[in-house]
Amino acid sequence: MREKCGIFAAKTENASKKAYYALIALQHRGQESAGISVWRHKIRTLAGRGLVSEVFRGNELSRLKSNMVIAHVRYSTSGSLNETQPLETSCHGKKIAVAHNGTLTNFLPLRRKYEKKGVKFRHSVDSELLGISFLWHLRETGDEFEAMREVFNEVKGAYSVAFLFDGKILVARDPVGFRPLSYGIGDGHYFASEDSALRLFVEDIRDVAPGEVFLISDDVENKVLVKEKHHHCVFEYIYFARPDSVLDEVSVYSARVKMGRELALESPANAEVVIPVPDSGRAAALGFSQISGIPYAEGLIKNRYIGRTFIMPGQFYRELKVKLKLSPVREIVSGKRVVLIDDSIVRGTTMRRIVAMLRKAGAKEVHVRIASPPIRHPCYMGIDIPTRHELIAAFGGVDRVKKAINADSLAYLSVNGLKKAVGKGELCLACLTGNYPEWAFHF
Ligand SMILES: O=P(O)(O)OC[C@H]1O[C@H](OP(=O)(O)OP(=O)(O)O)[C@H](O)[C@@H]1O
Ligand SMILES: NC(=O)CC[C@H](N)C(=O)O
Ligand code: SF4
Ligand SMILES: [Mg+2]
Repeated sequence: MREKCGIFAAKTENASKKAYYALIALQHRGQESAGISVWRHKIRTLAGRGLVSEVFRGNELSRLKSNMVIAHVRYSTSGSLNETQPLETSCHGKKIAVAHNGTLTNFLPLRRKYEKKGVKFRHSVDSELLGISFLWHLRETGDEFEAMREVFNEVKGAYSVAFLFDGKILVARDPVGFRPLSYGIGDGHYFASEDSALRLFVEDIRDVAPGEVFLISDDVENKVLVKEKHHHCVFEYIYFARPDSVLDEVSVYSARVKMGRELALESPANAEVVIPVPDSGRAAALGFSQISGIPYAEGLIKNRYIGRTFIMPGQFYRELKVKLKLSPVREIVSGKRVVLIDDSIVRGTTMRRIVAMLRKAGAKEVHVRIASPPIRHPCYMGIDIPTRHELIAAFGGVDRVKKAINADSLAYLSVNGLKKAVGKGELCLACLTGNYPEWAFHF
C-alpha cells in the first residue's frame, strides 16, 4: 500500500523557506518527488524527483523569494512517475499551479469532455483536471467561489487541493473530506495536509471543513460551499498520518493506542511479551500491552535510513534488503511466546518475513494481532492498494492468512472495534467493508 501526497500553502514572509521545512515535516506522505511554486509577477515552480532534501539543496530557494507559496510531496496514484507537483497548466490563456492530494474517480470521462471542447492537457496525472475545471468555470462565472462550486459539482473523488494563479491562492477540501487538511493562522495564513506540519509556525490551528474553500489575495475569505456526509479515510488513523497529528479533532496517536486496546479485549493472546512491528505498529502494541498486562518490548529494530535503496538483482540481495530493514533483538525474543502487533497486513510480505525472523531468533510461539480489519477491497480515492488478487485477505478467511504467514494464531480488529477506537462515525471504510461512499461515484 503506497502513501498519499502532502500539500502545503501559505501567505507569509519567507514563504518558500517555510514551505521547504513544511515539506520535510510531510515527507512521510510522499517520497517520489517534491516541489514548490511561488508567485513573483508570475508562477515560478521548482520541482524534481526524490526526497525534499535531494530536490532542494539550499540555493534554489533564493530564486523563489515570495510571500505566496504552494508546495507538494508526491506518491503517484495516477499518471506517470515522472510527473511532479505543483504542476503548471493553463486554460483560455490563464495559467495555474496545482498541488493535489487524492485521486479523482471520474478523471478520464471528464478529461475527454474537456478535450472535445478544445482544451489541451499537458500532463498525464489526474490533478491537472482540477486546475482545468476551475479555470474553465472561472471564465464562465468570473468568481472564484462560484467556479469552485462548479468544480465540486463536476469533479468526483478525493481532493485536498491548493491552486496558485493571478497572485492568489485558493485552497479547498472535497465535499466528503476524504483527505485531511488543516488551516493555521498567526504571522500569516497556512494550510497543510497535517497539523503537525503547521505547528512549526503557528499554534492557532483548525481543520478545513469538507466542502470549504479559502481564497487568499489581499484579504482572506472562506466559505463552506457544499456539505455531503463526511467520510474521512480511516487509513489516515491506522497507518498514514504522523502519530503526532490531530485529524478532524481526533488524535492519531490516541486512536492507534485505542485500536490496540480494543484488539486486546477482542482477541487476547497467551504470551510473555508484546512486540510491535516498527514503526507504525508501536502505538497499538502499547495499547495491547496496557489491557493484556503482558509487558511491551522493542523486539524488532528498524533501520530508518534504507529508503529507496537500490537493490541489486537476485534473490540474495532481496533477502539482504529485508535483513537490512528489520532485525530481531534476540535477548527479547529467544525462548518466549510472543504477541506480534502490526497496524495492517496488505500483501503479507512483511509479516511472513517477520514471523520467520522471530522464529529463527528463538521465539517459541508467534501470535499475530492486527490493529485493523482485513483489507479486502481496492481504494479508488487515492491510496494505491494493490489489485484484489494481491491482497492476502481478499479471498478466503483469516485461517488462510494465518497459514500463509506461518503464525501460531492470528486475529484482526473488528470494524466495530476500529470505529470505537477512532470514536467518530464519519469514516470511509470502503477497503475494509466494500461500501464505497456514494458521492465519489455519482457521475
Ligand atoms: O503486507 P505488506 O504488503 O508487507 O505491507 C504491510 C506493512 O507495510 C506497512 O509498513 P511499512 O513497511 O510501510 O513501514 P512503517 O510501518 O515503518 O511505516 C504496514 O505498517 C505494514 O507493516
Ligand atoms: N498520493 C496522492 O495524493 C497523489 C495525487 C495525484 N493523484 C498524483 O498521482 O500525483
Ligand atoms: S477505501 Fe480505504 S484507503 Fe481508500 S479512502 Fe477509504 S478508508 Fe481510505
Ligand atoms: Mg509497518
